[in-house]
Amino acid sequence: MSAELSPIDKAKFVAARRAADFVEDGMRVGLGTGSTAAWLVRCLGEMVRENGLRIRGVPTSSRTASLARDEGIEVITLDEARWLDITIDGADEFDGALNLIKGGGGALLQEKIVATASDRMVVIADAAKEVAHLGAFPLPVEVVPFGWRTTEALVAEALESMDVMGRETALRMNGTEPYVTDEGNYILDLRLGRIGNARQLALVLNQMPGVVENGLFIDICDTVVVGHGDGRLELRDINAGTVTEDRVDFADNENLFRDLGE
Ligand SMILES: O=C(CO)[C@H](O)[C@H](O)COP(=O)(O)O
Repeated sequence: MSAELSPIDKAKFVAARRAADFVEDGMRVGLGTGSTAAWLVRCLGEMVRENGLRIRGVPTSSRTASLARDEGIEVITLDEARWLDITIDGADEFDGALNLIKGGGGALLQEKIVATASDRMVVIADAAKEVAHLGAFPLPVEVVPFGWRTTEALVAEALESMDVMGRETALRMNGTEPYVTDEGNYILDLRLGRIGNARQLALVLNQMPGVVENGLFIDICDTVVVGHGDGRLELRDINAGTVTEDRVDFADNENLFRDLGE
């Protein structure tokens, strides 16, 4: 059955399957958004249904909330949980220091709030997400709709003095309308090519009126699980400074591929 998955989907599954093992009975778990995080939610759902795992999940988007409920995972709000044991989420890019670009799926604001409120943040990613320098993936910046053109102009002006390769900005669209986040905001995608100083850029962006949050996750991620299409994976832990190799056996997980049409 696993032959139906593309190599990239297999790699995402491998990372998600291994990261699910970090989740223990009784934990409050931040549930990320995106296709890799969806695998994680399916893995956890199976552990809930088949192994009696008791967890409470805090989803980072309405999409993830709906999938988690469908999978039989108890869903609570961050205000109910207050603090989380672990958050597991995907990423658009990660570098050697485990700094990230997130928000390709438009959920960066809730994702950053949830990850920051967690003892541990684990990123699950296929190997193609690893970069030497952040910035090839357009950096999402969530802005309030009021005066967004002015905010975009301010962002563009600020980029002039930043160490970046490109400076193009674009309002994310959903067909002919602006894309609207779960919090009712818009997203500007910044095509920067290469970000010289991600920490500085994140601070500058967040100081601007109209900017709600940016997709740079600096010093938030503790562990990245990098999956490969052949079942191999690496666990990179920034605190321990370790890289551990492991693998996931597809034959042990065939039941998880049943609902591929989703
Ligand atoms: O940040 C995100 C959503 O806002 C996602 O984690 C990111 O876009 C990766 O998505 P995928 O797992 O589908 O590649």
